[in-house]
Amino acid sequence: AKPARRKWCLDDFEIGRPLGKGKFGNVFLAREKKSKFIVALKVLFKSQLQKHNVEHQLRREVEIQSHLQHKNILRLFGYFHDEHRVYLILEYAAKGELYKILQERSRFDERTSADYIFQLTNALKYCHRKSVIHRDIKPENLLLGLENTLKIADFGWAVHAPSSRRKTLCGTLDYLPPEMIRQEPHDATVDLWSLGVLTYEFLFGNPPFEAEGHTNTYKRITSVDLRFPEHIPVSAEAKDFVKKLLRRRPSERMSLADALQHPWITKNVPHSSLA
Ligand SMILES: CS(=O)(=O)NCc1cccc(-c2cn3c(Cl)cnc3c(Nc3ccc(N4CCOCC4)cc3)n2)c1
Repeated sequence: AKPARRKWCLDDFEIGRPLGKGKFGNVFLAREKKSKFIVALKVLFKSQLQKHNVEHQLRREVEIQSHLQHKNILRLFGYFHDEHRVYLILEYAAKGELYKILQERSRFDERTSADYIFQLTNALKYCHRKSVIHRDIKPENLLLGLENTLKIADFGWAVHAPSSRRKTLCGTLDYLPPEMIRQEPHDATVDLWSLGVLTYEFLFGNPPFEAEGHTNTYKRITSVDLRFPEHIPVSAEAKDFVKKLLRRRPSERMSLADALQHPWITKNVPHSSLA
C-alpha cells in the first residue's frame, strides 16, 4: 500500500533564498534535510487567507493539485501548518515564471509558442480526463522547469467539472470566456478559450481583448472582437489555431485532441505527432 504521507514540519527543511512574493505569502527555495531534495516552499499567512476568505479555495487547490501527476503540472508533494502559516511543499521550477520571460522577450517566435502550447494542451487533456478544469490559465500561472518544460501552477481556481461556481472577478478579465463573465454554468471548454487567449498573447505579446477598464474588455470578449495586428508576421496556421479556440459558443471550440493534430502544432513541434 502507498506509504502514509508522512507528517511534515518546518524543521524538516533548510530554507534558501526567496523565489518570489505572492498575494498571500512568499515562495522560498528549500531543501528537505534527509533526502537533500530541493523544493519550493510556499508560505501562506492564515490571517491573509481568512481576511480574503480563501481557505476553502486553498483546501480545494491542495486536494486537486496533490492528486495530479503530470510532467507539465507543478507537483504538490504535501503541506503542513503551524499557528500562523500554511506551508505548501511544491516542485521547484528551475527557470521561474513564464510571464517574466514573455515580458523580457515581449513575444515568442512560432516554434517556441507552439512548443509551450503543445505542452499546455497535454496537461489540460490530462486534467479534463480527471474532470478537473483549471479556469485560470494565464502566463502568471505558468512556470518553467529545466529543458523549457512548462508547468501549470496555482490550481487556486480549479474545480471539478461542470461548475457554476462564482469567480469573483478580481484581477484581469482578459482570459475569461464569455460564459464565465456572464457567470453562467460552464464546463471544461472554458480552458479551450483560455488556451486560445494564451496562444495569441505568446505570438503578439498581449492578450487579444485587452482594453481600458473592465467594461470595454467585457464588450470585446462577449463580441469576440478578435483582431490580428498586421505589423507582426504570424503564419496563417497560427491565426487559424487561435480562431478555432476563440469561439463564443463553447461547443464550437476546437477540442484538445484536434488542437494536438492542428497543422500549426504538427509543423512547429517536432515529435508532436508521436505523443
Ligand atoms: C503567488 S507566488 O508566490 O507563487 N508567485 C510569486 C512568485 C514570483 C516569482 C517566482 C515564483 C516562483 C515560484 N516557484 C514555484 Cl511554486 C516553484 N518554483 C518556483 C520559482 N522558481 C524560480 C526559478 C528561477 C528563478 N530565477 C531564474 C533566473 O533568473 C532569476 C529568477 C526564479 C524563480 N519561482 C513565485
